[in-house]
Amino acid sequence: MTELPTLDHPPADVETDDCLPSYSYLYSPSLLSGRVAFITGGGSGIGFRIAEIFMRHGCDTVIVSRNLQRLSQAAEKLQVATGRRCLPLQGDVRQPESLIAAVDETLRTFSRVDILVNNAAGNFLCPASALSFNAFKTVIDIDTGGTFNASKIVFEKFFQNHGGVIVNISATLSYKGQILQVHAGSAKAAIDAMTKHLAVEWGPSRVRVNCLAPGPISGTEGIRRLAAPDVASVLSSSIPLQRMGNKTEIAHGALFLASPLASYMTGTTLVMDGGSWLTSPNQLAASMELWASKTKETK
Ligand SMILES: CC/C=C\C/C=C\C/C=C\C/C=C\C/C=C\C/C=C\C=C\C(=O)SCCNC(=O)CCNC(=O)[C@H](O)C(C)(C)COP(=O)(O)OP(=O)(O)OC[C@H]1O[C@@H](n2cnc3c(N)ncnc32)[C@H](O)[C@@H]1OP(=O)(O)O
Ligand SMILES: NC(=O)C1=CN([C@@H]2O[C@H](COP(=O)(O)OP(=O)(O)OC[C@H]3O[C@@H](n4cnc5c(N)ncnc54)[C@H](OP(=O)(O)O)[C@@H]3O)[C@@H](O)[C@H]2O)C=CC1
Repeated sequence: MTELPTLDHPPADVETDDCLPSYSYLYSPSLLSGRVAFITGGGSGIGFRIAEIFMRHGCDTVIVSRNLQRLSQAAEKLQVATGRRCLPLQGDVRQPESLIAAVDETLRTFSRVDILVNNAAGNFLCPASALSFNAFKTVIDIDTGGTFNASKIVFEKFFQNHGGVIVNISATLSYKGQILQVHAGSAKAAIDAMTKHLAVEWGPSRVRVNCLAPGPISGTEGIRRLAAPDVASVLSSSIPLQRMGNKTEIAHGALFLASPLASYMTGTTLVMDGGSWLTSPNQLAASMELWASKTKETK
């Protein structure tokens, strides 16, 4: 029998916000040929890798967030590594006017937009009792409000008449009421619900709307903010697949949902977490200690 890697073997990844030094294709390199994707939060972490993997499959991208300097550096790296175009645009997903300007600029530049990835988010550890009203609202506004704002604007400006695909990024936090996460867990659960509502309303306009819920993903701001330093070893024993995921794996999930491979999928949430939420304990005492130590660090 020929020795092959097991089918849960992760693709290569790099921990930093840099492109992969090399890439082995699993799908056709022309899977998204001629397409244009608008990716919120595409200048860092998971959003950056989604942009890279889409571009490696023939797509041009627009990456949108608040920090234009970081976006411009990211766009340069992405273009050099993939040979596709990447347009960096400043925008705050809480401010519809800034997204309207970004979508207008996208259409002026590329004359089309085929894919919207709602990836921008904000998060931190905080118990509900210590969370200010404004802190709760801020995360809801970025995650849930931002997803609605971008979806509505892209729909009205292009998808309504041409069809398109929306890939929302949520999380499994609400599935078992993750401690210290009432703000993000509520915001992401609302995104799962919004995915279904918009899939139903916009299906007749040939718009597919799906969601991807990652588990703990290495080399991300999410892990740096939410997890303990020894997270990798702790999670190895509690996750069925015995490891954290990587950004390339999540990007491959987004690529699948965005592509014609998922042509009959809409209104679903694809969980990509190695089975994590099924088995990882919701550690109340340890999480409170982690929050206290992180709070002390920032004081
Ligand atoms: C899930 C783990 C839970 C527990 C851990 C236990 C065990 C760990 C084991 C396993 C888990 C392992 C991994 C996690 C698995 C999955 C992760 C799931 C989801 C990840 C989701 C993510 O979104 S990650 C993305 C992270 N990236 C970012 O957040 C970048 C963007 N962020 C920001 O811009 C800011 O942080 C912001 C969100 C605060 C927004 O900035 P801005 O608009 O400038 O807002 P401010 O004016 O600064 O603040 C607004 C109000 O918010 C209050 N605030 C801000 N920071 C905090 C904080 N750290 N704690 C409490 N409150 C905060 C601020 O004070 C303002 O409120 P006021 O009342 O003062 O006005
Ligand atoms: N990391 C993980 O393990 C997990 C992550 N996720 C989800 O994956 C996605 C990416 O997370 P991750 O890569 O870890 O984190 P990042 O912090 O790298 O990504 C978040 C991005 O959102 C942008 N952003 C934040 N606020 C706004 C805003 N108001 N307007 C526009 N853009 C904004 C940030 O850019 P800028 O600061 O320039 O605005 C940043 O690029 C998020 O949706 C997160 O919830 C879900 C589960 C697990």
